[in-house]
Amino acid sequence: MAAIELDAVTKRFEEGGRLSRLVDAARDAERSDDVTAVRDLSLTVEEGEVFGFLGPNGAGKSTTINMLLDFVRPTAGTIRVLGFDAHDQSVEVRARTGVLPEGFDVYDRLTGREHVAFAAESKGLDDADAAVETVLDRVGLADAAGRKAGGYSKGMRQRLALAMALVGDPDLLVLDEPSSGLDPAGAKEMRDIVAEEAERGTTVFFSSHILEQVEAVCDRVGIMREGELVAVDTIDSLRAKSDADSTLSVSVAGDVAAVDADALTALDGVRSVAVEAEDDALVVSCAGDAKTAVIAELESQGLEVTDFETREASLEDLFLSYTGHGTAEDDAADESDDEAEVRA
Ligand SMILES: Nc1ncnc2c1ncn2[C@@H]1O[C@H](COP(=O)(O)OP(=O)(O)OP(=O)(O)O)[C@@H](O)[C@H]1O
Repeated sequence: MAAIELDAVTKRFEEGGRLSRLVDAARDAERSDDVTAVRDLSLTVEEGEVFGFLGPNGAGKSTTINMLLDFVRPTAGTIRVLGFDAHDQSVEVRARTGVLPEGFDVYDRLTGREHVAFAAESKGLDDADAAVETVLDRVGLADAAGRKAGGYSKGMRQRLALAMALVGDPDLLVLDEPSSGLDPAGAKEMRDIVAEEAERGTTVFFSSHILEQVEAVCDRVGIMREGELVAVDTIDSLRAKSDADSTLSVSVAGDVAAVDADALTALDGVRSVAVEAEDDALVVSCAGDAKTAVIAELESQGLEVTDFETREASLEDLFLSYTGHGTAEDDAADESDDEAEVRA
């Protein structure tokens, strides 16, 4: 049985008031200010799979997750979770699903233990007390469990959210940006817990815009872009299929400024050529199989290649090649650097 099945799912958020909707209904038109957050999404996640759901900000990840949990109703299409209809049988779905929602915040006055006990209660667990202590221990909060969560650090809050998701050994874990706010050690712990869950046979569906996070634990990933699923596969296969560029750095003897860069750019698979005159070097961005042609062209221009180095497409490049966007971290860094670089 598939753990998650989305069939031709679309979600359109309708802007404007009821009156404008009526007017539009009369016109039978989609309003230009409506937002189609998810468009015609079909996706199957098998039981026991760890599935990474990727995409830049606003790609439709949270909306999809919210539809799985029946917090948001699709405009069209059908959704089954753990064999149940996501809407008609949402009680069954929620009883078997652990959720770490995006932007989770704690109740300041409740202790960590009270938070998890609340989650255990809402799942109707028989031996709730023991289950609560077990998960608090698993996420490393046993010692802080009696403290008010208002005093928790961001990382502790995120672990608490994870404990609430894990309590009762759910069949499906849905984690929306689980590593946000975590330092590298915390992010690693999160990955370890996901790996442990996978080991127990739990299906894990988690969204992220951090490819490294996803690569470390996921069997497959799906990449969303502007509401559409643009790729679904293992990261290795995505890498093989992508047109993300490798970078070739070539050092030459002689006058690098004399290089006919246009002739290089005209080669199949070459994206860009940068001449670094000071270092007598060239940096060529190209498809993996275009490197030999680049070297041959330089030699035919009478330049002696003294050294070259290649860098394979990074996960970042891979993400960019499918989404046309940088990651959120990048965007934030760009903003803070005040660099008005516009990504194509
Ligand atoms: N309740 C809502 N009303 C109107 N528009 C919405 C609503 N929720 C989401 N959207 C829009 O739907 C699109 C997809 O948003 P969504 O939150 O699903 O993206 P996301 O991939 O989870 O992004 P992020 O990584 O920033 O969390 C965005 O354009 C967003 O503004």
